[in-house]
Amino acid sequence: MAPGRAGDLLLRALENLCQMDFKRFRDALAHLELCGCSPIPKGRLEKADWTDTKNLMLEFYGAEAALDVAITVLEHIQLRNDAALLRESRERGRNAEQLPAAFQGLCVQDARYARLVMVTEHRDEQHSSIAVNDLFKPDDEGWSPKEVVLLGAAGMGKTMTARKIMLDWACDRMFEEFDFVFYIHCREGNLLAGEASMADLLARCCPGSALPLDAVLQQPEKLLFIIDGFDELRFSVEQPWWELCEEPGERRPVDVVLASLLRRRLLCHSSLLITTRPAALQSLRRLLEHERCAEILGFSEGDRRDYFHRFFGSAEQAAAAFRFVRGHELLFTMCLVPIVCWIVCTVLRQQLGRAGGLAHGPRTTTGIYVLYLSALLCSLRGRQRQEVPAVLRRLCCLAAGGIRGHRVLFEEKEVQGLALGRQETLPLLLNEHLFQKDISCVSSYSFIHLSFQEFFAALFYLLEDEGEAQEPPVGPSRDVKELLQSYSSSRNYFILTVRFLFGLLNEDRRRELEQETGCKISARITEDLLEWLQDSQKTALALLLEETGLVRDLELCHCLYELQDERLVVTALCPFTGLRLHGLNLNRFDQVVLAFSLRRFPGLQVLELGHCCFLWDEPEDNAAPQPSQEEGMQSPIHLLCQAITGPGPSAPLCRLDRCELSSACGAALGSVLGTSPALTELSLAGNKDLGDEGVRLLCEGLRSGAGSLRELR
Ligand SMILES: Nc1ncnc2c1ncn2[C@@H]1O[C@H](COP(=O)(O)OP(=O)(O)OP(=O)(O)O)[C@@H](O)[C@H]1O
Repeated sequence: MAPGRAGDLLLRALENLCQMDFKRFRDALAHLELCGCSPIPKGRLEKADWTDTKNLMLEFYGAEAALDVAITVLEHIQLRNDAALLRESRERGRNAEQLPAAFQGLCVQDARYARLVMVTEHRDEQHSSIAVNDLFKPDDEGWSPKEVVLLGAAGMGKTMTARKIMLDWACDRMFEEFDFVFYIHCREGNLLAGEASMADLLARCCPGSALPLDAVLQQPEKLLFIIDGFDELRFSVEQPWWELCEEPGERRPVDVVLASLLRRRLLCHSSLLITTRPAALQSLRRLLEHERCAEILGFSEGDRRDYFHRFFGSAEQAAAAFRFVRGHELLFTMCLVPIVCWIVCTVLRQQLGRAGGLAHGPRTTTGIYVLYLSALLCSLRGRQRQEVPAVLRRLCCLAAGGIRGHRVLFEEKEVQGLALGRQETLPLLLNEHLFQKDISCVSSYSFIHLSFQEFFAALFYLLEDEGEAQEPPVGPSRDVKELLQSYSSSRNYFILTVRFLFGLLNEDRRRELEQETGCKISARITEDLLEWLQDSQKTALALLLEETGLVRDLELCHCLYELQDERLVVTALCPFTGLRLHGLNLNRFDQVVLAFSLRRFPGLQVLELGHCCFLWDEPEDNAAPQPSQEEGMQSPIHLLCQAITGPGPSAPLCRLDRCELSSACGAALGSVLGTSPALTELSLAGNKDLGDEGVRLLCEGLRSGAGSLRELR
């Protein structure tokens, strides 16, 4: 069995053990000679968590023997049920390796799949973590959802998870309650022009196999549709109710058929799992009546370590790469986003063995993508190298044209028209897909990940024509105002494009890119971007409430963080007097980004973070090098506390109502309140978890300092 899959099974078995049994398990590993293998040295197991133990077992025994040893140990310590479960899942895993060809591709990804942190909201408005296989399970009150929304920012792992579900279902590892699961990628629906029936679409979901259509349609409650990338749909699904269809055999335009499924007119007893980026959540919610929403929040620290091991295979290389990233706190934080982890590992694999490794750890998402592009270009020589400016320009043109037209799949003729075929210099940025259109198969292309299209689209607006020998390709207008306007009036499609625009304004990023690509890159769009950013908060609601001085969108802070230019950030924030966010799950990177803006907010009077959850990992015991003071981690709201009391401006009024703050947060707040000269009013209503201990620590901090707090609620 492949090491990744064996590791997966091992990890799952270990995670099922309670603390006491896990200790007994490690103890047995350190003392017994099992299946003819020597014990693992006690010192290495002493502080090992689940992931470390799994990795040690793989390192010492290899994949197959590690599973043998685990089963023997479980039996030895009288956990026969766990041993049997592991034996069974190993058997199923072996069967999976003999799955039909359609699933084999998924198996490759499966070996690399690392666990993701996922949370859902309860009726009491508290968040709790949820596992993928519990997504359709009943809640405490017995309610089982028929519609589940899987929410996640760009590159957070929605598609990966959707595919993992498909595979696990096919291997009988989850969702046994469904007899058939269909995967529909919204981007493909965009290419399916013309008419089709639901039955046609189902058949297309299972190419190469004869689908027993009658059996499928007989029990719709046994069907699950995974609709991936709702935010990528180009057409509206808000057609009038009477235009929707009810019968699976009815031939209608494809958008009507998909809309009918989503709006529960067609196969209304089936279950839906819909993935989307947050920007399209509101419009999705308008379609659904009673959905469960789960949000993917990325990799925890342990998951990141596990990802590195899966990616590199070799424990030694994984450890070296992980050490490097762990030593750059911001880079490590950004790695909570899986696509960032993938880029970083891909680049590091190329660099390993070369003297020096990475020169520096990038601090922004734009920096990560520039790093990837640089690494790619680094391997080009001779003519290929000379062609880079022209090819890059064409690639950017393709990307930007797609973003303007809400397209992520490009037809062959379009790509070839830009002379960006397979033999071109940057093939590693485009994927080719075979795609069934009517009765024939056509080729289509997409960027290796949507976020790369967004990156190159942003670059399109900064590239200068100067110095190009060939005619620039005909493409969309270079006027960034048009892009920003359509972005604001759409459902904030392709949100990363705008974030990258800000990131590319940064002088260092531009210089790096100029050096690497030989293209001239200019910041002539700076004024337009800043003006747009300030206007972006004047939403209809803000105008109605006459609160246009408030920043209400975390995305604005993300844009400013990418910019990393002190003067421009302060200028951009100048007209604002406060920041109000509501109902967000703030991961560690969001918190870094938020703190960055708060520290540079000249007129900050009000800071309101109602019903926001501050996600936080307990630091690992063996976390190598000490985090620097600026980025150290001591409590979930540590970064926020630093920002509101640091050398920058502070908010006189701070409201953190219903933020699920713990007693550790009480202590952290207490310590800063005692010293904060500007904070005069603090509201902590509805933070039940603060508890008596939290309140005591808060008051203790307050008494000990010389802050100017007048009111505490
Ligand atoms: N659980 C995971 N384990 C390992 N790698 C992952 C995982 N999730 C995501 N990745 C990596 O991150 C990349 C991006 O993930 P994915 O395409 O699933 O993101 P997404 O949330 O669908 O993004 P977008 O909204 O931009 O389409 C994957 O191609 C893969 O390399």
